[in-house]
Amino acid sequence: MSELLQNPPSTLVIASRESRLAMWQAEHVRARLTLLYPQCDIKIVGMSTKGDQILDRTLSKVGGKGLFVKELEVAMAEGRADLAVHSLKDVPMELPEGFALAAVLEREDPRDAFVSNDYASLDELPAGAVVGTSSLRRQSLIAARYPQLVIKPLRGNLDTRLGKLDRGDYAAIILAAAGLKRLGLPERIRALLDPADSLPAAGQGAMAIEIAERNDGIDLMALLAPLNHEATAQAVTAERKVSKVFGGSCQVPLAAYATVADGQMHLRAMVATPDGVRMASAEVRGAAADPEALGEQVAALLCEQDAVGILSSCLSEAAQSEADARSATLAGGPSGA
Ligand SMILES: NCc1[nH]cc(CCC(=O)O)c1CC(=O)O
Repeated sequence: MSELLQNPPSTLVIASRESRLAMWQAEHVRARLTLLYPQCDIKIVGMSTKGDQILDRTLSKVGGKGLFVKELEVAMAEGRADLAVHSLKDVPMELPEGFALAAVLEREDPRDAFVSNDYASLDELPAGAVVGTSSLRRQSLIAARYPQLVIKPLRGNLDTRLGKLDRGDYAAIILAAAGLKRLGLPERIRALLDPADSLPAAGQGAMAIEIAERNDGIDLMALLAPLNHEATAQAVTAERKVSKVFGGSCQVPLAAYATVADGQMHLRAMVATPDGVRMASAEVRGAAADPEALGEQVAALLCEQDAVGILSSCLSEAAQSEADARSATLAGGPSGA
């Protein structure tokens, strides 16, 4: 474990999104920092991001991951906050100049969870049953294994999504197990999807603390170092490297999941088309101390299976559906609003 910072500041402000999960995560970081630095007064400021406000379109269409972190970065740049707590899955692969991840916390359950009031698992769903998810990764994995099911978009924070399930809009929904566990809702999980069937997204289940460069002499990197969990940090570095190689967006179905034991990493990754028809998957094992190299190796194996061709067909499909939507609007067709 890293050493404690000897001269911590007297106050710290944590920026967080306002969803219940985000607030739980910020509160968790505050509690852990308070144990380490009891003399430091730590506040949480909640803020709404574009990702929270735009709920009528899928994220892949409105610009993706950065939408959940931008406002928090602005607060740090303006000195209104010292650190931001994120779900790592929502953090872009490349941070803007002047920002850094100071710590990655020990990972919660990284698996996807099957949530339903009427069915115990994906296998039990009847043909034509509607499954809610807006993740292209989850969509393509379900379409590949259960072509008889209907996938319908599902956005909003966890409580919103569960509300839509309970209202009867879906027979089942897929959520990250980590979020449900953190919110004290583990009983909503009817089944956990095996990573072999539903390979998790890069960073799923891990929390990260982001900081901005500063020149007031306060070493936040050192202050936060004791919260960093080395094995998780190595795993997510490899996963995020895979994502970065393929453009780092959430506009393509991409999964990357690493486990680390005794200094050895096992990294699996997958890219697919949204309909699950074309899929490339690969795995590598090696020293956890060199996570980026493992990420590059697995990406190279995916490329041997035409990952680039698979992904470019996704991107042209996305562009085509946007063009279709625009021309429908121009032609006076039914407006999406
Ligand atoms: N994309 C939204 C998001 N970002 C992080 C989590 C869950 C918690 C986590 O993965 O750490 C979720 C919800 C979900 O995917 O169901």
